[in-house]
Amino acid sequence: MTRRHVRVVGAMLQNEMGRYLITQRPPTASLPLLWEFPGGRVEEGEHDAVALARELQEEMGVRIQVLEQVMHTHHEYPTYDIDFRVFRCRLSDPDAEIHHLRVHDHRWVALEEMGQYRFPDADAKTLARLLDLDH
Ligand SMILES: Nc1nc2c([nH]c(=O)n2[C@H]2C[C@H](O)[C@@H](COP(=O)(O)OP(=O)(O)OP(=O)(O)O)O2)c(=O)[nH]1
Repeated sequence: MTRRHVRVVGAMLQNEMGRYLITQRPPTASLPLLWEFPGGRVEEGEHDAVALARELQEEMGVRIQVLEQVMHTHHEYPTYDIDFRVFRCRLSDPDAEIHHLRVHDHRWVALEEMGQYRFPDADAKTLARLLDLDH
């Protein structure tokens, strides 16, 4: 059987305090209750930036501007592979309320606190890059 390949985009969103937005996956999703960079799957024929803006609207009811790509990695999960790209983003309205439409929870997290949250394995490279940027 051929493995499933999934294209995934995630948002790196920083607030004016320098904290990053992370969201918690629902208890019923795959990788339940893990924390991640908000985003999701890119649909067939969809542009990454369009997919990312759509996902944040669907998951949290916020509008974003998608800026440059900061990371690209591949990761093999037991039953599928992901091609994962992270883009630096900006909230269109920095005071916008974050709704938990399809996320279980959210946090604005300082870099030194990231280690307290459990992320999917595919996020190791992004987290390392983030900590690197800090030095
Ligand atoms: N958004 C996001 N997904 C991640 C991260 N790290 C990571 O391994 N993933 C994986 C988890 C999932 O297998 C996949 C994203 O798919 P998803 O199920 O959240 O996507 P979706 O919202 O489009 O969900 P669905 O419509 O397919 O149910 O990427 C991350 O930091 N952010």
